[in-house]
Amino acid sequence: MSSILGFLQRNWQIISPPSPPPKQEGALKFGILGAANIGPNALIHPASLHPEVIVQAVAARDKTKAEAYARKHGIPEVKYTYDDLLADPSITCVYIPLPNGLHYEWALKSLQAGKHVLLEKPSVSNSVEAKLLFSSSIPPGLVLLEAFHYRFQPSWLLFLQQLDPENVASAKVDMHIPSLLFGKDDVRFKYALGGGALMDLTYTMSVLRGIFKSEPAECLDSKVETVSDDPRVDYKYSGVWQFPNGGIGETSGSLQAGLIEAFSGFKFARAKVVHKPVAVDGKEGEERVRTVRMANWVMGAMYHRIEVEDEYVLRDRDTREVVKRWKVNEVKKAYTFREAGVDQDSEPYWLTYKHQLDAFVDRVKGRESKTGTWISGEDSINQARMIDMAYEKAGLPLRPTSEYRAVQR
Ligand SMILES: NC(=O)C1=CN([C@@H]2O[C@H](COP(=O)(O)OP(=O)(O)OC[C@H]3O[C@@H](n4cnc5c(N)ncnc54)[C@H](OP(=O)(O)O)[C@@H]3O)[C@@H](O)[C@H]2O)C=CC1
Ligand SMILES: O=C1OC[C@@H](O)[C@H](O)[C@H]1O
Repeated sequence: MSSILGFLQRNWQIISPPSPPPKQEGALKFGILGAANIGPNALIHPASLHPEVIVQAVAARDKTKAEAYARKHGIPEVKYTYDDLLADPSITCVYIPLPNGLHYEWALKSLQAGKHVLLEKPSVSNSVEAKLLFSSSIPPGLVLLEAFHYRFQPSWLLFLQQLDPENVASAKVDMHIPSLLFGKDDVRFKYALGGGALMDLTYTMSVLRGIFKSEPAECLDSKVETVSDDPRVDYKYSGVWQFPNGGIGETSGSLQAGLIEAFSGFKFARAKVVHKPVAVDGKEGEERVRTVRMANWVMGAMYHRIEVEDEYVLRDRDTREVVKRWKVNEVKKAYTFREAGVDQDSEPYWLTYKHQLDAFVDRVKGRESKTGTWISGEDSINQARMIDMAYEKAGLPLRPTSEYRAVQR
């Protein structure tokens, strides 16, 4: 009963949060490049809950669209080109929710303009761009973050705490999104703009890297289904990965799932991890195999469920025959950091994006984050490499590298 009430209260507060806190002196002024659909969820709403963030301006290619977006979301300034926004010295941070194929160019331009950058996932189109951007293009003192928001939430931290990455034998991660969310003309289906399901649902590969806490040694298999009018654009994929500890990971994703398919068994964001048998400390002859399942790793504040199943066997010391077999099951949840054992204030109704923004602001302000979550440049390069591996194995071309080259100053 209390969990139903908790669910209703949290989700009510997600839609209708308590009054926003007043803005502090020295609050960061953000500009948004593009009147994108994801802008309100990923930045505008979380910024309203953050005393140190003001969304100051939005730039859009179309004047009417820019003005309507600004009016709707209470953004005080409108810029009619992306360059105009970058030229404004009062804007210190830029949020980039452009199509993937434009991430590299505008992240680079933003950094060159001296802005901190919150860059939508996937950070860039391929690993060539990732290396160029993350290894050599970040001026000292500036922050660049690939917006893998799911990694900043308490439920994800709690999930990771249940795992023993060295001893993961197999893992499977799914992300199947209902087709009704995206029309045929969506940016996700445009090759030139870095479209494709492996790009958009890059999360499954990120989740797998997190589970194994290492990079895949090889992509053993990669299959895609492509849209009817462009054989380079995948709307569905599945992959099999070999990890350095000998474990096998599987990924699957779709941008064209049926509604029932996506929601049954939490296929829109679920993970299952099976460990190798390990000896139980201090208990001779006892072995444990741990299986961990997570329902909704992507947006845990709404609802999530982490199931930990420990299967024990006790073997005879001499014959090694099984004398006893039993299971211990537990369900775990963390809607706040304290529930995940982290000494950090948070509210149960804060979405991933708010946690991500907190970490971003802390970085910009030079404060240490107590959760320790961050996505380094190296991490983003490895992520882009994994997407490339999947495309290569599937026989599809990598997403095109931007022709933009930084102006030397
Ligand atoms: N973190 C998350 O949960 C999510 C992240 N994303 C990521 O955010 C990005 C944007 O996704 P989404 O908001 O769904 O996309 P939208 O299509 O809603 O927004 C993309 C924006 O890009 C601008 N744009 C600039 N050039 C082009 C062009 N040639 N064609 C089309 N648009 C152009 C448009 O801005 P203008 O207003 O100037 O016309 C448009 O508003 C993607 O990288 C996606 O992966 C998306 C959804 C969820
Ligand atoms: O969280 C997400 O879910 C649906 C996707 O299409 C989107 O781009 C992604 O970020």
